Amino acid sequence: MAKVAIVGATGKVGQYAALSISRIPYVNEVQLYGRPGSESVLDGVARDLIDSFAATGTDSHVSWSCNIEDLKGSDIIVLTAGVARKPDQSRLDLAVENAKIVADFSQKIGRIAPDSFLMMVTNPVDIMTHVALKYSGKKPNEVFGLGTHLDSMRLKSAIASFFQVHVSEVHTRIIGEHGDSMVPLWSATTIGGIQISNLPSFAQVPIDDIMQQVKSSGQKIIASKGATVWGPGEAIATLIRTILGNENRILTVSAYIKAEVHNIGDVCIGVPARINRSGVYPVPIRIEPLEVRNFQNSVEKIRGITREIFSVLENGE
Ligand SMILES: NC(=O)c1ccc[n+]([C@@H]2O[C@H](COP(=O)([O-])OP(=O)(O)OC[C@H]3O[C@@H](n4cnc5c(N)ncnc54)[C@H](O)[C@@H]3O)[C@@H](O)[C@H]2O)c1
Ligand SMILES: O=C(O)C[C@H](O)C(=O)O
Repeated sequence: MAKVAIVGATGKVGQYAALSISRIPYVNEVQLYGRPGSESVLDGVARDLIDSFAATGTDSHVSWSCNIEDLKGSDIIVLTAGVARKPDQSRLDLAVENAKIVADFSQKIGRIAPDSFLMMVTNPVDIMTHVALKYSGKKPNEVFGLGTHLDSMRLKSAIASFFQVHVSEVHTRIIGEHGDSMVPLWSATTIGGIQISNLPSFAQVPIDDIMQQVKSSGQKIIASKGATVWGPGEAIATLIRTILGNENRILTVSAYIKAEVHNIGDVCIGVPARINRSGVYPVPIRIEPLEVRNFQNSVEKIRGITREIFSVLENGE
């Protein structure tokens, strides 16, 4: 059984993640962490969560704290703390402000919970995952981010809807940045086990429209209801269940790569990774030449901004 802590638990994503995580059978403690001053909100979130357990039969202990030392003993810490973008902002606009928050928490988490996994949700998530890796002092397989797994879910829904098939019949993934330079892998997309380009109707798929829909999904939801919550909240729970259940599923997460994708590396970015109780392991893959070029561009973009952010953190602005 495991303790999962959420840092940023008073926020929109943190609160829904608490609910989705509490329903994972391997979790026996959900800890809600918030900044000093957020005691009353945390208490309310905990009580509301516990009320739901009677309906779902969930048997989990809920605790809350504003004392960072209480993260000790966590098996997984989910970091959702930080600012969220406004509809007219890019996720990258949040990089400097959130990097300072993430670096500070990661340093503390590295000391207080050296054996925990650290899952990054705060945006821009690929860069924040690298900040967390560096400042926590944890191993690369212990630090990962919710990146293009969410985009892959969105693409999967769009393809299922176009072909009018159940989502479980669609396998696809998006790699690269959780942002504009994301790369759909059509070469790794199947419907009912058939490679998508072998289906005659593939010629009618409005690929550009679908990718535009996937890329703008977060921004559209933020513009209309203020935040994306249920998509990311469920994705967070899937990743945690995969680790705690030692499931060895291959999911696309932001992880540190060295050379797994055509020798491109030294960056944290969305890649397929085998995930189990020992951590997150990027899978060596070979993809089509155009996909390699697009992935290389995405990596260069994220690696460049990550370096700038490291320099800001080290030298100040
Ligand atoms: N990776 C993804 O797929 C994904 C999905 C959704 C949201 N996000 C990101 O998650 C983050 C949270 O989103 P949200 O909608 O829950 O936002 P929110 O504003 O509702 O919550 C933010 C949380 O961070 C805390 N926080 C803010 N500034 C802080 C600081 N300086 N120090 C400590 N804690 C601080 C707040 O107290 C709150 O708990 C954002 O960066 C957002 O972009 C990422
Ligand atoms: O779009 C955002 O800012 C939130 C998140 O990254 C998402 O894709 O839902």
